[in-house]
Amino acid sequence: MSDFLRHLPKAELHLHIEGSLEPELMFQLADRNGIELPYATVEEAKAAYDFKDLQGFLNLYYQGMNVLRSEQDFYDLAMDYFKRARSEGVLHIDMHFDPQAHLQRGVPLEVVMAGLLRAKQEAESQLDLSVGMIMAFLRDRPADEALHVLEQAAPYWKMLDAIGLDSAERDNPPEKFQALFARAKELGLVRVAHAGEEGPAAYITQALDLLDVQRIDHGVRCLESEDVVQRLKESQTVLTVCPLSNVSLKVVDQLDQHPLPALLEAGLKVTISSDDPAYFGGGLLENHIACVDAFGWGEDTFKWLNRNAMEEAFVSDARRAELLKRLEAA
Ligand code: HPA
Ligand SMILES: [Zn+2]
Repeated sequence: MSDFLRHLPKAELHLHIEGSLEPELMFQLADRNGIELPYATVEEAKAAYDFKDLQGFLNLYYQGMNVLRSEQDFYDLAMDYFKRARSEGVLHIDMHFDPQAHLQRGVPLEVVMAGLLRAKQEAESQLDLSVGMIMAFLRDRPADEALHVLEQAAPYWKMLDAIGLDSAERDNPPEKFQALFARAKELGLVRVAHAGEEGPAAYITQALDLLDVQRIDHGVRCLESEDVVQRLKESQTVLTVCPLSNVSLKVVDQLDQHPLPALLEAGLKVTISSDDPAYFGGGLLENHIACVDAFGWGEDTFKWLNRNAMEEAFVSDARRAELLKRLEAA
């Protein structure tokens, strides 16, 4: 089964590129930029990745990305993940990135965008990997700041596939970002949002009603409301579920208690992603393998999950047709 899963053409719709920063690269970049890390060794860093909840993770996530300073750093970060993902049979990635987390540290938007866009172009021309760009906004920061950053990003609007909403969910409801999402819609930008990870099912409803999102990132807590499940089923809104992330952040105690089988049973359009692979124990392939162990799924289920992802990916019609063809041939 591992062999089948490795070779299965895969797509992931929910990946934070800053969360793909492996400790090895973190040490290299710290060295290159003369930055002192709070860890003496790679092993010490990995040992610190033992989270109680989303906020506990976010603290280390924002600390880790402090080594990213130059255009080359952002390029190296993305390329490192793209090559690893490609070696695991991933053919498409929709990539979230967090401009505010870099602007706050004095890293200009141009530096972030130039590095990530160069990596995307190279992946597409040389690695047979397509990449979607999701500019994410931090929901635990002021809504005005997000709106300002969206305006500042004007030179890049054409290069964005969507805007997203991430970071600490509790007490930061979608409602807070209505103006931002209205502006994005006016600009013709597609919208996605994290909802129902640590926040309640009502945040999923808010994201749909008030932000007019096309996808829900995570969304696992939809099961707490029959109405929300019904609605997601009828609209076939895609959920980007991240199994190993949910275990690491204690959204569930163990993977075999994860609501994934219930989400499938409910007729929802589920996909599987890795979220922050460097922090949560592996990339898209590891997430697939963990699901075999926990749920005993067979080949058809994994094909179905990846078909869902390919149907919803931010990609050209021609590339989508090619991805689906390669999936069906597997
Ligand atoms: O899993 C996540 N949830 C919310 N915000 C995030 N930012 C990076 N990863 C995450
Ligand atoms: Zn996420």
